[in-house]
Amino acid sequence: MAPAVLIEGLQKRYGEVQAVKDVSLEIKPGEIFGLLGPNGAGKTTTIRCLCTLTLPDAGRLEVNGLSVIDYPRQVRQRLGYIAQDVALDKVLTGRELLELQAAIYHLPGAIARDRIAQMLRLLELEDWADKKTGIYSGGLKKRLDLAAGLLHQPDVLVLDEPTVGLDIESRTAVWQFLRQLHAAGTTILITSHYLEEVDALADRVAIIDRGEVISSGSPAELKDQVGGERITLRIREFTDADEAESARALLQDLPMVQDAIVNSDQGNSINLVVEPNADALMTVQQQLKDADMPIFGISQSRPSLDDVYLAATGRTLMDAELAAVGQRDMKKEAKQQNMRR
Ligand SMILES: Nc1ncnc2c1ncn2[C@@H]1O[C@H](COP(=O)(O)OP(=O)(O)OP(=O)(O)O)[C@@H](O)[C@H]1O
Repeated sequence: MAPAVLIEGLQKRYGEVQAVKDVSLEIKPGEIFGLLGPNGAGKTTTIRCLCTLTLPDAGRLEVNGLSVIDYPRQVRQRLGYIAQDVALDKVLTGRELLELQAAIYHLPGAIARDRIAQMLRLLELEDWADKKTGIYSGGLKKRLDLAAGLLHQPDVLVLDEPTVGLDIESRTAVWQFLRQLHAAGTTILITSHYLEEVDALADRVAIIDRGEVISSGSPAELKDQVGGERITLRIREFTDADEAESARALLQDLPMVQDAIVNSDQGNSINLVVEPNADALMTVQQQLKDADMPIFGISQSRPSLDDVYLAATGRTLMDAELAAVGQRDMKKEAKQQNMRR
């Protein structure tokens, strides 16, 4: 059986910017696949190439075995694309917008009416269907956008940052809906820079950084590869740097401690990487007690996807996001230039 999505050696440049350097991934039918990376990593460019909205410079792109470059029309029939920015026509009602979408996909009248009714029900939009979208909240807009993207019953649904800017309630509603679609067999490709989103939803994930896939696998596999467990502790509510450093040095000497750092951004807390299965928590507590050091708080956790990112790139996703904020937004500038034309 052909993969639902195949991307091999994708490259795309915008002028000086190499937006996608080398992206390859394969998504099995029925999978939820997460593309995780900081702003500017190349996620949107990758999926715009896949969804026939941008021509790649190089690479092979297929949906259900069909070449995206050679058969763009057929591919569009099989894909549903939910873009990052929801741009709805404010004067139309939700139902009118869905009717417009149905016409774009040439759905016959009776089928269109049935599907629209079904989508409005599924996404709990019935009470809003005949109101102008100008008054919709962000969560409602996103739900309407999902309905529009699903109207032609695509095999593969592609979502770019589906919950960015949504409140927790709307985010949970979107997640629940995606899980229902997954259970019904739809293949889903989702981009996100929210670690917890990808962790909660995706069967498999590719982490993308500066236009390249740097790691891929199931969230559990990726975390296992990084290895170790994490212990985070604080000596006091407000620990000074010297005291934190002496505690760190003391703990670093324990045989099961693989790494120990003082995190000055987090109130001089101490972060340890310890061997899994070791009785680390007890040993750490005992070591500090023997040295007459107090413990304000201590917790143990498995590695997160952020640890995977950190191990692969040497920086956390949060740091990468902050670095991206400081850079010029070429995409926005290009959009603004196009609008002026
Ligand atoms: N149309 C464009 N013109 C110029 N540069 C662009 C264009 N689109 C994207 N870029 C640049 O390509 C790089 C990758 O952008 P892309 O949008 O693919 O990243 P992303 O991971 O999706 O980030 P975001 O979450 O911010 O959308 C960025 O440096 C971006 O500024």
